[in-house]
Amino acid sequence: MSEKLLEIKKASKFFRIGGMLSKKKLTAVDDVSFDIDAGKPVILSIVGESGCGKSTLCKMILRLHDPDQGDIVLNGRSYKDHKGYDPFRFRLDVQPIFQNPYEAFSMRKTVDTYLFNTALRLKIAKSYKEAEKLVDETLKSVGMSFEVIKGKYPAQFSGGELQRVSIARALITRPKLIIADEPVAAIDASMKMNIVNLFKELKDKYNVSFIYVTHDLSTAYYVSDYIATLYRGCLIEYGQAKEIMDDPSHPYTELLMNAVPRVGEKWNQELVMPDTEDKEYAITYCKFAPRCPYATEECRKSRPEMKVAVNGRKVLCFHPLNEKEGS
Ligand SMILES: Nc1ncnc2c1ncn2[C@@H]1O[C@H](COP(=O)(O)OP(=O)(O)OP(=O)(O)O)[C@@H](O)[C@H]1O
Repeated sequence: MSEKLLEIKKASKFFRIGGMLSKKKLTAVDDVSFDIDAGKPVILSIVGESGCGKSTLCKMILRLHDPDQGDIVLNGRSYKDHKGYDPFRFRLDVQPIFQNPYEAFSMRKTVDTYLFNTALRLKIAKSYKEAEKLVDETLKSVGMSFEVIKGKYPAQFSGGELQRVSIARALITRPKLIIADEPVAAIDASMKMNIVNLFKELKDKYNVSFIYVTHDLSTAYYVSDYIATLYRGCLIEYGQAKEIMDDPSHPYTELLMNAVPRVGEKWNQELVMPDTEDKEYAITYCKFAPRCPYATEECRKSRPEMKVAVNGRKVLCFHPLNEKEGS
């Protein structure tokens, strides 16, 4: 069995909703399990509509939220192992990239300050000279250089350029895992693919895995090795990207595939039904049944079990579309 970089084991996160005295809770992440191998770096895209639990799941991996149930294990260490937790090591190993690069940097500081601080404070470079070399090399791998960013403030960069700088900053620690939560959502459409394609190059160059969170299925298609689809907090389909895109098992994934195949476009907004959102989160049978064109009585009565194929592909559905083909 190969070693794991990350294991999400039946993780759930509940939020209380409806005010202080309310007993109502929303299951933002519902019994989600998947893992990333340690051996070969991958890009795993987490896709799903707004509110499906993508950010909550990422925050749990980044230790910004604790799971309420289940476990998250990084490099063989459970998040529950508080004694063995080394925050310094964690910051080196796991780095976030945020949606809006302008919010990731203070407008009053030059961006090179951040890169040098990361290199020197986390003791990746021992001297200013060594840090400069590291900063320049890392910037060059994202198509920038120290010369280009030196002394400049965030406002002097385009969104795409500044996001490259934040990717470089994340890379300075030589992390094993980068969590990029909607990293191109605030970027000009023409630059989106450039940024996402960078992940593909950097993955092998730096031996780093990416969790790429996106609304944009078309960008996910081009870069992902694996895709995890979330729906109302549940992992409803997981597997190799090409297999999922070419032959979806879950009716929801099929719906998504039909909705948006073009680069840079968001999914059809008709798919989002905010008024029914809370109710759908609370459903005790298949959460997709109210919207599923193939739903049967069984789907409206109980929750499907996760079906796992030999190649690791998973689908949470009573009647997967390609079951007859033996997937
Ligand atoms: N701190 C919180 N308190 C209460 N509810 C929350 C909290 N954080 C998230 N939620 C709810 O949990 C659900 C999942 O939210 P989350 O932000 O994880 O979804 P998402 O898929 O990342 O959405 P988006 O793409 O819009 O960011 C939503 O219904 C959201 O309103």
